[in-house]
Amino acid sequence: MLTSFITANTPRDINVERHVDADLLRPMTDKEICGNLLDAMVAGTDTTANMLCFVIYFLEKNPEVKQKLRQEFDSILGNDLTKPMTLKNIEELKYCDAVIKEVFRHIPVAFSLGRLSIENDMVGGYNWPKGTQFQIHTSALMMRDDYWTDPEKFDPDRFYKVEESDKYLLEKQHAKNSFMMWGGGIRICPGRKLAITELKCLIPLIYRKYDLELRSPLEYKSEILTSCEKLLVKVKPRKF
Ligand code: HEM
Repeated sequence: MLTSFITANTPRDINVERHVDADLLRPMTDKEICGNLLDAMVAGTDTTANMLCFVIYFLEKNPEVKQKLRQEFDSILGNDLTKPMTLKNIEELKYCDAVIKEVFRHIPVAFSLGRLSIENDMVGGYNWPKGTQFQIHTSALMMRDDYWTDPEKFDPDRFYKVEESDKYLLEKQHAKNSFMMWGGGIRICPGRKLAITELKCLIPLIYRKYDLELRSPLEYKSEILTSCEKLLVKVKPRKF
């Protein structure tokens, strides 16, 4: 990341895409590089780390989901635990994707999105002057029973092969606007691919080799992010 910041818009830049805005065609200043690194560390560490804790909690509470996930790992990644995963493997882990999404729907690490209006606008039937700060409570959207089938239920199938069944018809129609794990528009999370890749490497790394056992209830709190306060687990070699 540091290399790409330092080389951006210099002869060493490997990125062929160019911004049209002339101000962005210059190399980054040291201050901008530091700011962006700090952004990535702050926004990119706790989010993914807490997400992993919540995934572990839900997998331990839902053994049938864990079993289905392990079946996916075994069929795509095989039995050789020393073989490195490839990018293609990661892309193929579709059920793992669905598990991550369903965990996020239940305990979203980023539970609201902030926006500041730049012009007068009408939202929800009210006129709002420009400069109004809006907070979009996405965690509430993800639990509405007019957008989600049986929303309290933990079932990754609502994100998995939905086109093949009508069980999750509501999700099929509404997920685009009622599931915003990464936000949206110009401020969409720039670390989303990294985060999903990290999670889809870490989860199989743990669950292909180890059995976990919950040793405490999950404790978490929501401030700027939702973070795991306590989750004790016992880790043992996997019993096949
Ligand atoms: C599971 C992990 C993650 C989740 C759920 C997540 C979610 C989000 C969300 C919802 C936003 C707000 C987007 C919006 O306002 O539309 C955001 C912004 C951001 N995220 Fe992530 N993120 C994750 C991981 C990461 C990682 C790994 C990085 C960087 C390495 C990162 C860097 C950022 C930055 C810099 C912003 C601010 C973008 C801006 O305001 O222009 N995030 N993220």
